[in-house]
Amino acid sequence: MKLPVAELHIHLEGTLEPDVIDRLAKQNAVTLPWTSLEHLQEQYNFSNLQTFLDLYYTNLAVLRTRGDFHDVTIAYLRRAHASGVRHVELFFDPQAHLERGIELAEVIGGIRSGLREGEALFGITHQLIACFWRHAPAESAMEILRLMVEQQHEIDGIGLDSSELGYPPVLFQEVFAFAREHNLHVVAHAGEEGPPEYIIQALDLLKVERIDHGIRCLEDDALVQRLVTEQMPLTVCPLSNVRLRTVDTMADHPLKKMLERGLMVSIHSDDPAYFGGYLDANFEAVHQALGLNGSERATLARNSITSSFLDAEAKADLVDQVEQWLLEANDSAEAEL
Ligand code: HPA
Ligand SMILES: [Zn+2]
Repeated sequence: MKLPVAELHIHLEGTLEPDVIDRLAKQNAVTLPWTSLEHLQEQYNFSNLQTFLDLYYTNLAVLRTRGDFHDVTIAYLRRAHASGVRHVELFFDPQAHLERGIELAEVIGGIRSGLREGEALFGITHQLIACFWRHAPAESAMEILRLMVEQQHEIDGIGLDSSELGYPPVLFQEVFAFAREHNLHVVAHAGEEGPPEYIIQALDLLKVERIDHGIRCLEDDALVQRLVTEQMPLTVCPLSNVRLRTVDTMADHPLKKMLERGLMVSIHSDDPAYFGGYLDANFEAVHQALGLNGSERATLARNSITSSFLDAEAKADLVDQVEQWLLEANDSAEAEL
């Protein structure tokens, strides 16, 4: 039995593998700056968040039709299923598609039909979260969010992503208030490259239910205490942190320290096609560098389920399955991750 987990920090556009980018570019007659698949593959060296985002925004131009969004969603779910994912809360960047003239109905319709088919095929339940760009004006986010609400597009929540430094959460206070008034879930990337103050703003001003990344909370003891007391979920992405150089090496990753301090951390894959692997690869990389016993793996899995937006019954059912996995793991040295 695979360790059952909930994937809560995954950007659909970050699941575009280089060969898929190459194929879709040809199929949709989209011209990218890369002369070949090999040339594209040479671009995957990042020195910070921005250098990654530049490549990610360039490549996502290959997504043109409802069918493309459907197909990449299914391809992701197939891979997620193989790594034990039982529930996904999928991010997408509406502005990245609207600015290229693709309609919201095509984007959201395609992703939703992919999610539904994926649930039928693999039994993975799902929610969909529209992430707004912090590098774009809050008015743009507000305009799109209003459209989503008025036209009743099927989204379950909103998030905040893209370049962090210089774009504090306070800029998006009204957008998040509007989302909460319309019963949407609210999450935000904070404390990836940005300072602890951005995490505090996301909590106090945006009133988020989860912090995406959040690893820089460790620089502020009072904030750590607060996050522990509130059991505020932090969706940490170890391979992403190393590839974007927010930590030097996996051996320096603070994940274990965060667990030991009692933070509600879980691990996720962020942009797996760019950072060297899906959820199973993140578990494996952390295990190789820091060592993770069965009980720590089970805690990470349990935390991912507790931190999700599933209802209490679905959470209890998945947590039971984690306990079952742990019993089997204790009986066998070869329990699957
Ligand atoms: O890791 C990330 N951080 C911020 N924005 C993003 N958009 C995709 N991935 C990321
Ligand atoms: Zn992210």
